[in-house]
Amino acid sequence: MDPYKHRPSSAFNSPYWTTNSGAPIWNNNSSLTVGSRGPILLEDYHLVEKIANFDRERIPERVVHARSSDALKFYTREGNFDLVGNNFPVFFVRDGMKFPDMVHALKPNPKSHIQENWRILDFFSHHPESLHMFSFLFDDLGVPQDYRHMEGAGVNTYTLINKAGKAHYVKFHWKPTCGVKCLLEEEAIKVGAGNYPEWKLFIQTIDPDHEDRFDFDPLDVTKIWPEDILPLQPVGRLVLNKNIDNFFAENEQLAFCPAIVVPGIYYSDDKLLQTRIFSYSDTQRHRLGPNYLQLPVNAPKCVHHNNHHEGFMNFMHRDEEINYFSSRHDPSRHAERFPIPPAVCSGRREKCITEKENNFKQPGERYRSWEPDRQERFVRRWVDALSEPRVTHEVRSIWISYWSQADKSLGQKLASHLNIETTKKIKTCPSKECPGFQPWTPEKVHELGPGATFNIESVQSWAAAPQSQGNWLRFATGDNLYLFTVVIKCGTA
Ligand code: HEM
Repeated sequence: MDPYKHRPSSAFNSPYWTTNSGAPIWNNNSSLTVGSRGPILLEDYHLVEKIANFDRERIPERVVHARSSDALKFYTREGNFDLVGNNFPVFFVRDGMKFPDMVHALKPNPKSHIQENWRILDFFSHHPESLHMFSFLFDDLGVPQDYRHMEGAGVNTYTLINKAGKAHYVKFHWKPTCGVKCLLEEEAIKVGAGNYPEWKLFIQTIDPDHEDRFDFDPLDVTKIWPEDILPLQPVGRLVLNKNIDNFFAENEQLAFCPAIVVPGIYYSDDKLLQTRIFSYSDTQRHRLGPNYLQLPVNAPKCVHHNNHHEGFMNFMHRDEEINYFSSRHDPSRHAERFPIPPAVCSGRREKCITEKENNFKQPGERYRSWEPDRQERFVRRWVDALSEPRVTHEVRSIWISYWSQADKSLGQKLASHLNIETTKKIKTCPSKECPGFQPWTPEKVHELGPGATFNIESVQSWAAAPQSQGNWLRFATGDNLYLFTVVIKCGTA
């Protein structure tokens, strides 16, 4: 074998995914978890390599939200607590494995350096869980008028835990006291003046013992927790009464990280949160250096001590002789123990998606809750995006099919605006024991139409691998394009 033949170049791309060392990747969608819902195993080399590579892509600007302003850092007596959130309560994807690809698709085309809808729609056409997030993004809420009229959400599920060790899942929400205001496309930005912007902080909680009571997984970031059954509880207030003094020292050097919590607040097994726990400090060690937590804006404002020392740009003065633990010459001891979630983790190693995907119900409900003019604007934005010439017929059909599943009339409106016949959707079943079992052939599919159930093994033997994409299969007979949701239960594929 000629080692020079395969020098790094996209001209030598393999037709399948591999690690950087060339080993094949059989699953590029899901992290390796204990059981179906996590937590994630550190031995998932591909996930770690993928995220670590992603984290080092840019210097020195932030790899995500380079031009944003956001989020909250509480300097408490027990260390810092970072609440790193967004202005929408849900997120595009539920598994951190997909995040680097997602950001690549959202950022400018690497060839043209222009942000292009056809790339965004292509990527998310593989991920119907993004529908709920798009029902916010393409809604009037897509362009907030200004910060003072913008909501904030922690998005991920955290855990609140009291001294006795009782845990509750928790979501954090900021609500502006002067209400939410957004800009429609035609409106110019008018900056408000006067009173300080102010937000109230609310939480929603779920007892983990009740987590199975819902038709969604409470740890799935593509879902909201309905406020009528899980009411918002006020817990605090934030007034923005001062701006930063120095953009570089307090913005560019600022590092937020969802892993930075204080006793009483803990993570949950939310897979997206678990990936974030690794990613932020990893990128900050790269972006700002290993001593980034010594920078004034990031350093805790309470007493603190450990032996993680030296390294690039260390500026901490130390005059101790003991830099190891334990030592009879150093009285430092462990801090008082605080409780962490008591749940037992066990399960097989698995790479899978949530059992309660339920991708379409909440976006559909959201769309139906709007007045007709708001619905029309939403439809128009989608028609504009899907009409772009580089959005393929296939991607257009997939999006229409997704929105039809969220709301039939919405799908029909899009289809008629875009002059496209609505696609058929057929569910497959992973088990031969299923009463609805049918061998899967193009003829049979055609004959039975939507709603029929098929055996996954026969799908695999019939549908060539290049035609299957994530949990979608496509095939064309004559002029018809058929799209199928393939329901694969964990562990069967
Ligand atoms: C697995 C999913 C995610 C990964 C791997 C990820 C990764 C990152 C990284 C590497 C940065 C740059 C940080 C820095 O340079 O200091 C960042 C910034 C940020 N992310 Fe995420 N992110 C994820 C999901 C989310 C979600 C769900 C939210 C909202 C709740 C979010 C909100 C933010 C915000 C607000 C910033 C800007 C922080 C700052 O200005 O310092 N991210 N993210």
